[in-house]
Parts: sequence; structure tokens; C-alpha cells
Amino acid sequence: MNMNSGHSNGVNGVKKGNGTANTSRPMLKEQEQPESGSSHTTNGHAATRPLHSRKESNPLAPPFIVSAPGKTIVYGEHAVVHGKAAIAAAISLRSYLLCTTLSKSKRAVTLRFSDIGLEHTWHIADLPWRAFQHPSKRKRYYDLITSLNEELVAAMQPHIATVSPAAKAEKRKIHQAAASAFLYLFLSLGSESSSACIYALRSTVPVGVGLGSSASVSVCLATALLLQCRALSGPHPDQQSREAEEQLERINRWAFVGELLIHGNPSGVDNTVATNGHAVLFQRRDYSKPPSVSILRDFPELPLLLVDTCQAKSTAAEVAKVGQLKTTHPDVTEHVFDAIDAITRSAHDVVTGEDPASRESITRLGELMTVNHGLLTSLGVSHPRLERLRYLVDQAGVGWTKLTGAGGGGCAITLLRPHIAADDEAAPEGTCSASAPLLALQKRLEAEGFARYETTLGGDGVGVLYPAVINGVEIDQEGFLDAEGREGVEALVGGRYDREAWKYWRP
Ligand SMILES: Nc1ncnc2c1ncn2[C@@H]1O[C@H](COP(=O)(O)OP(=O)(O)O)[C@@H](O)[C@H]1O
Ligand SMILES: C[C@@](O)(CCOP(=O)(O)O)CC(=O)O
Repeated sequence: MNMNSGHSNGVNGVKKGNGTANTSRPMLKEQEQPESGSSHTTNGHAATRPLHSRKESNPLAPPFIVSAPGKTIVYGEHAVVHGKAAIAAAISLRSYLLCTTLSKSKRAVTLRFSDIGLEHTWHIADLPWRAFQHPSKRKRYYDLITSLNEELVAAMQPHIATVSPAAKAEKRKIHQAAASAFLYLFLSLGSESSSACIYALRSTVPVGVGLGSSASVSVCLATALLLQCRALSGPHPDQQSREAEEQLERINRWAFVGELLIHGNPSGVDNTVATNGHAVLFQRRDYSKPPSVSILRDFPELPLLLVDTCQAKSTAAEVAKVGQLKTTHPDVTEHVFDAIDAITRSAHDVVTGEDPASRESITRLGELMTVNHGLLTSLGVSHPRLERLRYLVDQAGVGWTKLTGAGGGGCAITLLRPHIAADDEAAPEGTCSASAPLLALQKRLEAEGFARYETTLGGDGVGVLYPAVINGVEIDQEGFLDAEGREGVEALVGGRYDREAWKYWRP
């Protein structure tokens, strides 16, 4: 699938509105991969074009969407930045990036990230291609990049400074972080002859609450740009496991670069789980090498309550705070990291053991969460709102609580005690819960300004909807950007009614 040239294996006959469409979705086959940034020529694809594919004269690839999940870190945040193990699971909240290629004459790329109110256009020719393509700086799509090149970041700065310059400082920071992630990836993977395109983003992952919104956005950006420079094969259903694994690894490497731009010193656990889905045991001892990643496909469906303190936090600030503590008290901090590492490994033994959903296993997992939270507090990354939340849950006696993600506000997870979870499950559909203590707690939390997210753990990682057609209807950019809330977005892009439409790399 050449997503940029008129020789695309794309689809025609797609109707706007309520019409029917040819929804065959030819995905990339493994083929000769171009050098990153090479011009978009065909490589014998026309011969394999299906009967109803786009006409040679049509210069545009059809709009397509990529999607990636948010995550919750169950054990090991912060320690993971310093080389220890962490367990994280994908959640059913996701980001979606709709890519609409424009005719060659347009020569501009536009970001429309409506959740955060960002709209920005760059003229492709104005961008600092010379710096990014200098032989000493040029990166290939298969390279492992573990740190940003300061000269390239500096070359990009004038083009980032023009993003939302009049916005309030906090908003500008959010806009410029997202724009930086895009632009660094675009300049690294694209070329001056890249197609003009509009990148429209919607996310059901709340921004900056510890659920990996930046990673899910970075995975979407990396995947879209890799697809557009033809550096990915698939996803297609008959793809060999090793090949699918390689594609996910490629996406993950570039998503990590996006994370470097957004939050400075990432461990890589967030983008790894957003790429692969399910749950992962993750460790990165040496930042110059790929991390050790074990995918936990049989991670139990833990009865978790996910609560937002609604207290804003900054991952970069919390990570820097722990870094500072490590500099001041290296031995003490290392011991705390080691203890967190031991917690993660004990939890891993339980979830990969005989009966991870048994009463005993849940109790062990819960106790480990309590200790993990205590250690995070000792690192200075809790917050009065998180402590209040933990106190309320402890008082209600419904489960074990820890902060998740960077802390300093953001979210906490509570593992429900088995009898509470059982009552909750037995509740008639549509009711909140049959468990009186849980119901009382939920009311209390609401009254004190906490928010609860309904989500399930595990599920697929990065997915592609090519073309952007659900049930024969092409997803319209304006409708996508204006869709109301989580329900609106999911109703529009949801594979719920067209299960075959979304494709995933499944090793
Ligand atoms: N829906 C979105 N649209 C655009 N950018 C987003 C979106 N969600 C997150 N981001 C980017 O990710 C950043 C949040 O990252 P971070 O502070 O690490 O929080 P989180 O814990 O959610 O990952 C934002 O500043 C923004 O740049
Ligand atoms: C604190 C940390 O371990 C997790 C941060 O997660 P989040 O950005 O709060 O979703 C940092 C990292 O692993 O990169």
C-alpha cells in the first residue's frame, strides 16, 4: 500500500454520507522498504491492485485512521525510569488520528487537535529539512533513537514558537509539546516532497491525568507517518507473527521519540503498552539498548476502579522531582526503587501464576498495591487529593489503592476486594452497583469532586482503519472533530458495529 502515490492499492467507490462503499482494505505487504524520506515511487504495486482499486489518475490516498490505547501503570511507575521493572496494562480509552492527504499543489501540513484546541499549518517548504537531512543527522526509519539531537530540536524551535503564541502559558505548553512531537517525527520520517496532509486528532484518554495520553498520541503520530513513508507492512490478517512483531517494534521506537519531545525523560513503558496493547512487564536497564518487554496476554481482568483526583499534574515535573531526590539521596532512593522492583516482580509471579483471579491472588495483588503507593509517597509524588482519595477508599473498606502514572495529582486505581467486586458484577445492568459500601463511596467521591472512568483493561494495541470507512460510510473530518465526548467519538469510529474494519498487528 503506497499511501502517497496514485498507484496506491487504495479503494474507490467510497461514498460520503450514507452511501455504500467498497470496503476492501488492502494493507501493506512486506516489500522493498524505501529509505526514509525517499521520494514516493511505486514498486510494482499496480500489478497487484484489486479490481476495484483507485484509478491511476487519482493522486490521493484515501483518508485513514490510526488508533492507540491509553494505559494504567499497575506497579512500578517512577522506578521504571531508573531501570526497574514495571507492569502496565492498556485501557479501553483510545486516541484516534484521521489523516487526510491533500492534492500535491497544497504543499502544507495541518494539525487539527480539537480536544486541546490546537490548529496549526506549516508550509512544507519552510521547514528545516536541511538540518534534519544532513548526512551526520539523518535517521532511517529502522534506527533506534534514544535521545533527541539538540541541534535538530533547536532547528525546529522557530517553527514551534509560532504555534499558539497568544495562548495562555499552560495551554501554549500543551500545544507546543504536541506540535513538537509531530514535527520532529515528520521531519525525521518525511521529506520535502512528502504529501500535504491534514492530521485530525481526537482522544478519549483524558489529557495529563496519568493514563498515558501522550503515549497514545505519540503512537498514533508515529504509525501514521511510518505508514505514509511506506516503512510499515500490514497490518493484514495473514501476517506472519515475526513480521507483525517487527512492525510494532518499529512503531514503538518512533513513538518513544514523540514521548521524548512531550515529557523529556520517559522510560518507554507508556508507548510500549500503547503500541502492543494487552499488558506488559517492562524494563529498560540501558537506555542505549531496546528495553526488555514481555507481553502478558493472559493478564487477568482485574476489578479496578479508576478515579481521577481532577488535580492537574505534569509528568515532566514529577519525573524531574524524583530525579532530584536521587541526586540528593542516591543510596536511599535506590533502595526505594529496589523495593518497588521487588513489588513488581512479586505481582508478576501472581498474575502469571496458577490462579491469578482467586481470592488469595487478588488479596496479594492488593497488598502489593498498598505498599507500592506508600513507596511512591516516600518519593514525594503523591498529593493531598490522592491521599484523601486513598483515605476514603480505605474507610469504605472496598479495596486497595495506589496512584497510577506520574502522581502529583492525576489518577489512582483501586483493586476491589473480591466480595465487593462480586456484588458489583451481580448488579442488574444499568445500575451503579449492588454493593452498598461501593455505592456510598461513589456518592462521596462525586460530592468531593473526584471523577470515575469506566474502562476495561487489556485489549488491542495500535490499529489502522484503512480507508476511514465504517459500515460503508466515510468518516467526515468535521464530524470527527466535532463529535461529542467519548460516546460521540466512539460511535463514529467504533468497530463495534463493523468489527472487521479495524486491523491490528497481532504477533
Ligand atoms: N487529545 C490530545 N490532543 C493533543 N495532544 C494531546 C492530547 N492528549 C495528550 N496530548 C499531549 O500529551 C501531553 C500530556 O502528556 P503527559 O503530561 O505525559 O500526560 P499523560 O499522563 O496523559 O500522558 C499534552 O501536553 C499534549 O501535548
Ligand atoms: C512516572 C512514569 O513512570 C509514568 C508516567 O505516566 P503518565 O505520563 O503520568 O501517564 C514516567 C515514565 O515511565 O516515563
